[in-house]
Amino acid sequence: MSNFCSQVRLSSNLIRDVRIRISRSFTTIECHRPTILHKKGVDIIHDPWFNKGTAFSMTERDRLELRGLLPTNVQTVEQQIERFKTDLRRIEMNARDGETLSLAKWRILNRLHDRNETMYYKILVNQIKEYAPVVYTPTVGLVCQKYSGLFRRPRGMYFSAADRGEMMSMVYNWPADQVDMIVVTDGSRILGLGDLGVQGIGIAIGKLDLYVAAAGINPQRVLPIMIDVGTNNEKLLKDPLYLGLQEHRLEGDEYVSIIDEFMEAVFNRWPHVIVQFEDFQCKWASMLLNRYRNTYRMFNDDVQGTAGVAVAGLLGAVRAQDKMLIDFPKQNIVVAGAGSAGVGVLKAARRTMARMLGNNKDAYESARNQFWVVDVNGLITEERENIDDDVKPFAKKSNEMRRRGLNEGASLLEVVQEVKPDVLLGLSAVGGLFSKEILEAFKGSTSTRPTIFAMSNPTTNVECTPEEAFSVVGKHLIFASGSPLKDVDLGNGEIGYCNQGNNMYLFPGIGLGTLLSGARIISDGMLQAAAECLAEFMTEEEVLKGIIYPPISRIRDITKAIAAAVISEAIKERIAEGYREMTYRDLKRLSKEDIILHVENNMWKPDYPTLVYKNI
Ligand SMILES: NC(=O)c1ccc[n+]([C@@H]2O[C@H](COP(=O)([O-])OP(=O)(O)OC[C@H]3O[C@@H](n4cnc5c(N)ncnc54)[C@H](O)[C@@H]3O)[C@@H](O)[C@H]2O)c1
Ligand SMILES: O=C(O)C[C@H](O)C(=O)O
Ligand SMILES: [Mg+2]
Repeated sequence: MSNFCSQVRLSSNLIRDVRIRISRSFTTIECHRPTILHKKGVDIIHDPWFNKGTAFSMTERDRLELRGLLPTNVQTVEQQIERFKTDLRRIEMNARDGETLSLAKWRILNRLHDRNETMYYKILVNQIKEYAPVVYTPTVGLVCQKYSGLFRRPRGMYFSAADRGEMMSMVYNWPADQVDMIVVTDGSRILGLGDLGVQGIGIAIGKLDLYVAAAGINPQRVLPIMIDVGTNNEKLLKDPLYLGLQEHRLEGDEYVSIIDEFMEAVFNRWPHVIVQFEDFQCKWASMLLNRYRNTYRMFNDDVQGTAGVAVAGLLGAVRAQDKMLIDFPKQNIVVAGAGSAGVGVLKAARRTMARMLGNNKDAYESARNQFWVVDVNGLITEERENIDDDVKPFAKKSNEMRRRGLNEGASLLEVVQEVKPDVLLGLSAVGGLFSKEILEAFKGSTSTRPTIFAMSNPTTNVECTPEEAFSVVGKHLIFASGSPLKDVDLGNGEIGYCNQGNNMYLFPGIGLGTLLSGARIISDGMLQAAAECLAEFMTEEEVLKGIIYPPISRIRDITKAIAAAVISEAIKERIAEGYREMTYRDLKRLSKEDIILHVENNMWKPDYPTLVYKNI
C-alpha cells in the first residue's frame, strides 16, 4: 500500500514538473524576458523584426542609441494602429474601384510588414476578418498576378533551376538559425489563376501570414519559398518586366531532382522544419506528396488541408439535415473537378465514410459508390482513357451508368439532373460553372438541406455566388465558398449564410500541432484528427441554421484546438517525439487541458518585447 502511495506521489510530482514546464514554455518566457539584440541605432529601426517605430520608450531609446532618431512623442501600439487606420480610411475614400482599393490596402499593409512586423501582426490578429481578404484570398491572387509590378523588397527565398548543386549552401543565406514553417510553391497553379511562375511567391507569403496570425508561429521562424523552374505562361515568357526565369518549365526527372535537392537542403539546415507544399500543379502535387510524406515532415495543403476542411463541412451538412453522422455514407456527392484538391477531398471523404461503415474492404468498396466525379471532359467512367490512378477508384461503372442514361463524359448538368445529389462540390477553378441551369437541376436534390461547396478561388473563379445559389435553390440551401463572400438577405429577417470553406481553417493547426508534437511525419490520423476537431467546433444550433464553419474571427482558438488534437493523435500513434524542453515522455503525461495550455503557451503573441543590446 505504501508503495502504491509513493508511486502515486511520484507520478503526481512528475506531472507537476511537466506542468511547470508547460507554464514556462518558451513563448511565455519570451514575452516577459527581454530580447537580446546585437545591433543599435538606425539598424534596429530598419529591422522589421525589432522595430517599434514611435513606440520605443525613452529608456529604450537611450539604451539602444535611438534618442534623436525618432519624433519626440512616445506612442502606444494602440495609437500607432489608430494612425495606420486613419491612413487606410483616407485610401478607402479616394479609391476608384474595388480592385484599386484592394491593391492599395495590400500595399499599405505590405509596407507595414516591411517596417514593423509586430504591429503588422497585431493588426492582423485583432482584425483578421477585415484583413485576411487582403493578405490572403482573394486579394493575394491579384497581387500574384501583378507581382512583377508590385515588387519592392524581397521576402523569403528563391531557388531556381540555375541553382542546381548550390542549394545546400544557399540555405545558409537565410538569416534565421531556426525556421519552424516553410511554405513552398513552384507557382504552377496559383489558386484558380493558373501558372504564374515566380509571381506565385505571394501565395506562400499569404499562407505564412496566417501561420503567424492564426497559429502564433513566431514570424522570425517562417520562410516563404519559391522554386522557380520556369513558367509555361506564354504572357509571362514574353513580358519584359517579368522577374522569373523566362524559360519553359523543367519537366520529368530534371524537375524532380530540383525538388529533391531543395528538400535535402532545407531539412539539412533546419531538421525540425515543417514544409507545406502549396499550389503545385496536379501532376506534381500528389506525386511529390507520395515521394516525401514518409520521409519528411511535410504535407500538401491543397490535397490534404482542403480535404479535411471539406470533410468537416460535409459532416456539418449531414447534421444540418437533422441526421446522425453515421448517415454520412448515404450522401450522394457530385464533385466537379478531379485535380489535386478534388482528388484529396474524394479520398478523404471516402475514407471517412468507410470508417463509419466498418473500416473494411467492403466498406471502402461501398463508399466509393457515393461519388460522381465530373472533370473538364465530363463524367468519369471506367471508359475514360489515361485515367489518373488516384481517380480510378471513383470512375463509374459503365453499365450501371448507361442504365441511368449517363455515358462517359456526360455533362455536369446531366449528372446533377439524374443523380439529384445531396451535395454539389466544386473544385474546378471555373468561375460560374454552376450555371442557372445547373442550379435549377440541383433544386431537384433529394436532400432536405441541399449543399453547395463552391470552393474555387479567388472570387472570380467561384463556381457560383451565394446570391445565385440561394435565389435558385431556395432558403434550405447550405452554402460554402472558398473565398469570403457576403451572406444573403433572404427577406423576412432570414439569412442565407455564406460559409467560407477554405483550408485556412486547418493548415495552421496542422503545422502548429506537428511542430509541438515533434512528429517526424504527418500521418493520415493526424490530418483526420484535425478535420474532426474542426467539425466538432460547430454547435447543433449553428449547423441547423446552415452555419457549417466557424467565423474567421475565432481562427486563433480554432487553430489552438486543432493543434491540440493533432498532438494528441501523434501521441496516440506513438510518433510524437516532443519539442524543445517538452519531451515525448512529458507530452504523454499531459491531460487534454494541459495539451491545450501547452499549445496556448507556445503561440507567439504580437506584443513588443523589451529590447536589450549585447555586444557579440
Ligand atoms: N477552398 C479551398 O480551400 C481550396 C483548396 C484548394 C484548391 N482550391 C481551389 O480549387 C480549384 C482547383 O484546384 P486544383 O488544385 O484541384 O486544380 P487542378 O488544376 O489540379 O484541377 C482542376 C480540375 O477541374 C477540372 N475542370 C476544369 N474545367 C472543368 C469543368 N468545366 N467542369 C468540371 N471540371 C472541370 C479539371 O479537369 C481538373 O480536374 C482552384 O481554384 C483552387 O483555388 C480551393
Ligand atoms: O489559398 C487558398 O485560399 C486556398 C487554397 O489553398 C487554394 O489553392 O485555393
Ligand atoms: Mg492552395
